Amino acid sequence: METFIKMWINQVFTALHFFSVVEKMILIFWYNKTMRIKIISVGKLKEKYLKAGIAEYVKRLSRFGQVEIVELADEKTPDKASEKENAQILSKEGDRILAKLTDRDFVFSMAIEGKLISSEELSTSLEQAMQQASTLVFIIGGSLGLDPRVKKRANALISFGRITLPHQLMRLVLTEQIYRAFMIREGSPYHK
Ligand SMILES: C[S@@+](CC[C@H](N)C(=O)[O-])C[C@H]1O[C@@H](n2cnc3c(N)ncnc32)[C@H](O)[C@@H]1O
Repeated sequence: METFIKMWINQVFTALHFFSVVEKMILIFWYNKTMRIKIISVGKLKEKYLKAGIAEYVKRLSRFGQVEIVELADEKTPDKASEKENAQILSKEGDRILAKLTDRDFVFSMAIEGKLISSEELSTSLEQAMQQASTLVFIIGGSLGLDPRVKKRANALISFGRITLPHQLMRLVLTEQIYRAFMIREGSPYHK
């Protein structure tokens, strides 16, 4: 009798494990079909070594959804531009960014002065964002940063520290951090 109960419990646990694996597979499949990760970046990506790194993380990320990088033209910034000129440049770049957004997007704007977050907190933010929207948009500004309207539109204004990263390098850091956030969510040993 005892052996029978043990076998029965064993079978129940095996079935539960099987269903949780199937559930995970269905969820991953569903996210793949529906989730969109869009990175909007102002300025051209020129460096070969950065292109290779970004391509690698975009490839890895494609398991979690459709990844799209939208590269927008930046404005020429004269060395001794006045505040007014800088504001005009930011506004033109801001128009281009805002034209790429829809009301349904969940927008993360990247800004040095934004909220400082850890990789774990980014993972939690992504999780919450995915419950609200099927398109997550991350925005990286140009050499002058982001237009105030783009910061205002953001659902989250995020900082990776008070250091200034060049926009090209920021693209690589961001793609890695998004990938890491998904790995944290999966409980993967990638994140230690
Ligand atoms: C060269 S930085 C712009 C610097 C500009 N003076 C400013 O204060 O925003 C280009 C873009 O990279 C992103 N970025 C750079 N460093 C960052 C950081 N530490 N945290 C978050 N975003 C950052 C921002 O989107 C920024 O607009």
